[in-house]
Amino acid sequence: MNEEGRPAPGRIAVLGGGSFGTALASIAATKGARVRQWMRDAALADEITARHHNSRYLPDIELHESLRASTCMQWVLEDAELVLIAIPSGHFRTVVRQARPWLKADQVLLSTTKGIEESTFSLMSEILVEETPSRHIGVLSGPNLASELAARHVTATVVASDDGYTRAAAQASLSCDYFRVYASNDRYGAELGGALKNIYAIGVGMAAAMGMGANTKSMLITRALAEMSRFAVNLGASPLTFLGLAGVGDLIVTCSSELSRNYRIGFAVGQGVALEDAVASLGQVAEGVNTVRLVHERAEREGIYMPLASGLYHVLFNGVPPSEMGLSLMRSEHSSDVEFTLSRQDAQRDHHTLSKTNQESRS
Ligand SMILES: NC(=O)C1=CN([C@@H]2O[C@H](COP(=O)(O)OP(=O)(O)OC[C@H]3O[C@@H](n4cnc5c(N)ncnc54)[C@H](O)[C@@H]3O)[C@@H](O)[C@H]2O)C=CC1
Ligand SMILES: O=C(CO)COP(=O)(O)O
Repeated sequence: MNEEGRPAPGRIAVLGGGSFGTALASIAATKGARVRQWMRDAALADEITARHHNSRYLPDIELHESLRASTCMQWVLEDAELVLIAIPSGHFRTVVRQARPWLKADQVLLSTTKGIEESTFSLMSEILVEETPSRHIGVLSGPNLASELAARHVTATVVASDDGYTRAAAQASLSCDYFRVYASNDRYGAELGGALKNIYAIGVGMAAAMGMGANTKSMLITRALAEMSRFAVNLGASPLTFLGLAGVGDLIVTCSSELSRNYRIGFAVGQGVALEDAVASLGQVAEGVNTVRLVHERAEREGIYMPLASGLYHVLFNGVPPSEMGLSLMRSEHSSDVEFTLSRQDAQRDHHTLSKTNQESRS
């Protein structure tokens, strides 16, 4: 039972047949729920149901035997109490509209997608609010490489929602000995963290390909956190969520692991591979490629200082060599380490005062 007096969801639907949707579907099935997974590929659906494998996205993993997959959206969604949506951001709204006839006000809807919609700059839970009647909307976000989670590596995530029933339902449906689900009431911050960190994983992958070592990586990750927080605060979000699993936690894993698709895109570009070729050979979604463009444009429009994101944007889309990715950061005015203790403006003012004093003493 949870705080609304309802039992934990016993019927769960998962939209998306990729690596993360499949990993979560299998965990929920392991916990005893009836789990149905929707995907477009009929052969893959048959393979999951009959042979308990998803050979395209999680080739070495044995899935729970009770998991059923189908291309029929109605069958998957009928009487589902909790729906997990793991569809790349570029197709998220279309799939939600397809699902809408079977979505109800009392269902829990959780997005696991870490991206931003191109035409509206909406986060995925904002699309769920717009497109569905559900009163229980949340996001699942954290340091969760799908293949590690599916292989039962001890992992933690965050369910973020302002609705207590949504948080409790997600925790009851997914927590197990190797997956711990922490709660947050900052849906927007957790979701923004998940989308923004992909940008910097591309940057760190690129730096690694150029032979940069631990000093560089540590600097990039820490300054990435400063940029992400600055961007979030400008959009009205709290920076505090970035101190948790959905912020710095996810940033660390994505910037550290060769399993990250975004890191791999950056690594390939750093080795001189053209972006289109890197994306084509990945064969899976790397959300950061689109996110860096959207965030750079928004930051330019609103005057938000984001030297790493904009340096990366120019490398990916304007033919600037990867070796110049960090130059605008390295050459910019002296600045503050933690802006919430010493503001950027105050740190820069120290230098203006110093140079004025120098000029006066010379004259
Ligand atoms: N894979 C991971 O480690 C994690 C992924 N995520 C997020 O989950 C989201 C989904 O990612 P993955 O499962 O990893 O993706 P994936 O690249 O493994 O698979 C994407 C899935 O979406 C399907 N798809 C693509 N276009 C579609 C469309 N128009 N209609 C219906 N289905 C479509 C594909 O067929 C595939 O089943 C992404 O936003 C990603 O950032 C979040 C945490 C971890
Ligand atoms: O979000 C992820 C880990 O938390 C997965 O990252 P990639 O999409 O870069 O593989």
